[in-house]
Amino acid sequence: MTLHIQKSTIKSISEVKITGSKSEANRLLILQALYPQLQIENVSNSDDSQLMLNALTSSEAVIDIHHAGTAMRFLTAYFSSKEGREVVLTGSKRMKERPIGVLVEALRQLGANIEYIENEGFPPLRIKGQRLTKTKVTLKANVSSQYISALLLIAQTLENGLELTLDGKITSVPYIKMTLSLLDEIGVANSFKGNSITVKPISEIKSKTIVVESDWSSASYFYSIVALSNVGTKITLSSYKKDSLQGDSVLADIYKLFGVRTTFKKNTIVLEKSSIVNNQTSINLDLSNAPDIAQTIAVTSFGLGLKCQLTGLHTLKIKETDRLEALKTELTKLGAKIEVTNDTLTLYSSTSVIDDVQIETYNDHRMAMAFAPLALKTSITIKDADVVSKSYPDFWLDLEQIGFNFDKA
Ligand SMILES: O=C(O)C1=C[C@@H](OP(=O)(O)O)[C@@H](O)[C@H](O)C1
Ligand SMILES: C=C(OP(=O)(O)O)C(=O)O
Repeated sequence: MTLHIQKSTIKSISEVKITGSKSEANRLLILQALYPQLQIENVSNSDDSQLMLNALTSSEAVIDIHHAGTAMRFLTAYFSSKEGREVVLTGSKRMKERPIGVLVEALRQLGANIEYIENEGFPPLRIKGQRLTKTKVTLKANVSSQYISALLLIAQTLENGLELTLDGKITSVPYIKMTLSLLDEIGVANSFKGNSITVKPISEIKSKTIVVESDWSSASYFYSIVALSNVGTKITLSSYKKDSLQGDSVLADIYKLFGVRTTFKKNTIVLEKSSIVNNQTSINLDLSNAPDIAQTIAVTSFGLGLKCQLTGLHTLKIKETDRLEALKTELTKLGAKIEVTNDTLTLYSSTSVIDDVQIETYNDHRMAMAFAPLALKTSITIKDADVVSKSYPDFWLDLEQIGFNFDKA
């Protein structure tokens, strides 16, 4: 579906209920498969969580997880430890280009039987589930934190638990902490000190219900919308909490730079455009702890005509698309002056946005959602707009509800 968004003005006050965090949900679904007495509420309705659930309940020999990175990584560890089960784990064309060698190597150190079916280091994988007998693993920590979370999610099922040594600068740290916090919640003892993580074994857990907080990465698009709106515009989002497990909750601080104030009220956050941003302001951020909001921040900066320098972006090249190249190509079409390296993005301040540009989304939900808020400045067309379902299937409905105007092409 190609979506043409007319130049829109949103309601001055609106409310949106956002689906559960896909990161929390995909961890909890693995834990629930291991401990069925675990109940989960507010599970994400994202494709990635649906794919995870289907994979965990499937008895098929071949499981296709499409574009879902966490599902690919977490299920590789899960099936490796499922004694007697043999599966082929595969995914989309892009998934076959997203590296998994660091995780496969770590699981092999624990005793797993995994073979590459096409290219060494990449999905698809043939996994023959085994009792994993070893306890200690060293792995590279600077490529993707998902490899570490994948190991941690099965760690407490291993006879002697797990001792991980992380090599190199640890990336996307809040996602590792999220995994450990969820293990805490089900009663698994663990510690994370310096470059070492220890998880103690456990055989059973008590019955427990965990409520998934709504997705902060999805909230980022509303932060951008409020930032690009008139002073006084308010959007209330639910259900959120102050002590979030999600690293992307740093948005509440970051968007102060764009004149957006966040107020926590009961289980909601109220975003309010409280001040005009001086166009001399320059946004300088290291996003190695919050890579998924890089696209949103780059586009907000562009929409406000601000200079922006983002660092710590090395993981963006191996996500749903090469997000650095995609941002450069699409922002350039809109009139931006932008430079990218392997791990940085520099956007120079600009004064205008070119009208009626068609944005390519490269099978990346976050390209579609990050560019949509620019409709507050100019009309814009989003190609393959249904990609949003990877994390946020109701995105366009929610935008319509707050006042965006669409012509479906
Ligand atoms: O563990 C998770 O739920 C995630 C970890 C991050 O990946 P990297 O660790 O590869 O940066 C993030 O980008 C992804 O959307 C979700
Ligand atoms: C990178 C992402 O997801 P994944 O790695 O799980 O495909 C994302 O949602 O931005």
